[in-house]
Amino acid sequence: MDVFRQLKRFYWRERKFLFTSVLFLILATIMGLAYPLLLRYLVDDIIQAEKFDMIPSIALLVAGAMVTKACFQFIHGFTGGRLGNRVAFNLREALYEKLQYLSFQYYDRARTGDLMSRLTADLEAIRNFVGFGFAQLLNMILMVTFGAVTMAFIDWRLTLITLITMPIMGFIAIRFELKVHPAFRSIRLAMSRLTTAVQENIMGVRTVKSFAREPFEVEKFSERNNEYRENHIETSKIWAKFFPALEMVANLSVVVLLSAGGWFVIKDWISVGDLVALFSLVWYIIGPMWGLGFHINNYTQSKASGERILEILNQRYDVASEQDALMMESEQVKGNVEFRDVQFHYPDGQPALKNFKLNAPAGSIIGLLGGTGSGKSTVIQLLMRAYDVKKGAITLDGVDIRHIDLNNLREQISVVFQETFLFSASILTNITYGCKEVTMEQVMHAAKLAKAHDFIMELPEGYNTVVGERGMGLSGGQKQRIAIARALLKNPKVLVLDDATSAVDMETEYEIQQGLKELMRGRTTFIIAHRISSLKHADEILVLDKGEIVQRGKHHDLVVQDGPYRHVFDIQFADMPEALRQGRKVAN
Ligand SMILES: Nc1ncnc2c1ncn2[C@@H]1O[C@H](COP(=O)(O)OP(=O)(O)OP(=O)(O)O)[C@@H](O)[C@H]1O
Repeated sequence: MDVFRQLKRFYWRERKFLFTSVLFLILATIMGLAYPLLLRYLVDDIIQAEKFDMIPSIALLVAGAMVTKACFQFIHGFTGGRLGNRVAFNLREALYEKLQYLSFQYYDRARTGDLMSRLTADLEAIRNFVGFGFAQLLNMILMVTFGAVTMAFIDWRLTLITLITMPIMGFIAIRFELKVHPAFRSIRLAMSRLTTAVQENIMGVRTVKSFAREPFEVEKFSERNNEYRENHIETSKIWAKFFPALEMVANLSVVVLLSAGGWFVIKDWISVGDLVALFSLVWYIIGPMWGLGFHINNYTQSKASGERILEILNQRYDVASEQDALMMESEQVKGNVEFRDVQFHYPDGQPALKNFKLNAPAGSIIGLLGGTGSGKSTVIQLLMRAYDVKKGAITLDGVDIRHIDLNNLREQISVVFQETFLFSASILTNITYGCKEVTMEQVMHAAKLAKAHDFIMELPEGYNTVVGERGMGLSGGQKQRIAIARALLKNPKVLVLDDATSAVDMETEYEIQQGLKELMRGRTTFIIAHRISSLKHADEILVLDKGEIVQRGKHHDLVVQDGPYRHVFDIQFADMPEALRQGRKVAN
């Protein structure tokens, strides 16, 4: 029940539907009791008393009761459906919002397929239960209670004898619930593993094909598919074992009623009409008891789904704004960035940055160079507060970034990532992503600076061309240029180019840099690059190795020092004529 208590805020605000639905369910159940009572009246007071002229009026009464019950059921079903949909809507909104604000650390571990299955299958299970399952469970309780009370009203001794088997039914039902709940959890888990496999396969289809690993992927899927099937079979076994037992006990009570009831009629303790009414009423109890397994199953399934949804909703934000976080006016921000003795390691990881010190005055260009895994991207992740530093501090215009509102901080920074992500929308939508009021001229200006305008104009529908999922249909370089245009349009105080020109050829890179030069003016720019040509104009270049700064300075100083920078330079400019290499100080 704790799950539903925790989810209360999502259904309690829809309580008018909840109460209406429950009220009309009660009314419909009460109306249902009219049948056995009318039946008793028909047998004892009309047929046995031979008052056949009353049959049309009793038939009309039954028809009236039937229509009224149908109306009550309609209102109950309608409001129940509305309740289920609204609760599912509220939950979906809350889940999506939560997913938006969860930190990078959460996504390091999260699996897309699993999240998708929580947002779809689990949510559907909750919708079903809140809309229908809960009402059915309640209906069952009401029918059993009202049925038993009416039976007792006719003859309490016979009622007691008949319902003697009910505790056994309850016992079987509870054992069933205890077994079926874990089984349903496993089914859900297996389902999410299955979705993860499909989703990863689609995302990585190019890798799979280029390695000709289709058979391996089929095998991998088959294993998970098998696991899913096995889980279902296990659940069916539980079902198959308990259901007939439940049915047998239910039928036993009918046998008891008919035997004892017959004896009561012979003894003249009850009338024939009473027995007919009791026989009809006992089904009023057995019917829902029959479905007990199904209702419990529905309940446990939605409880398992609720647990998985709550797991997301109760997830802690690893990085969040402080309560009275500072809001910086974008126009007032200068862009002075300082890393003060920063230490950082990823959760369960080796140190990724050690004693990292950097002062980037407003408008300066900082280059970051280093081998793979040396910590370059980590510097940027920390600047954006994707993670919080473990020791030391990072400041923007002298303010510790942990005191600045998270969104406000990220509004001041534009990042062009190594891997470009484009939404499956038009190029225009992709470039203007995150910008509220921009004119077409501003978009084109940014695209021209990013050297994207010309190729966009060659596309069939220019800026309105819709790109495929993750930008399929565009080359890596084209995607990068769109991403650069997007970053420029945001007009940030701090610009980060994380290996942003790695996918374009040297010539285009040169052209983009000419455009960027103008743009970098007045902004603090961080350039992460593997090519020396991308960062040789930086005001300060930091060379990283295993999270430590091993060299720092300007290009012309570093290139004449013995060290990793010169080493990289020599490799990259190995084809340069010796004369030029000798005169590199002059050339650069
Ligand atoms: N999300 C993460 N979780 C755990 N460890 C990480 C994560 N991201 C990076 N690391 C580790 O932190 C270290 C620094 O990684 P980082 O991505 O900053 O390197 P990099 O210099 O940008 O490399 P590259 O040039 O290959 O992008 C590496 O050892 C890496 O394995």
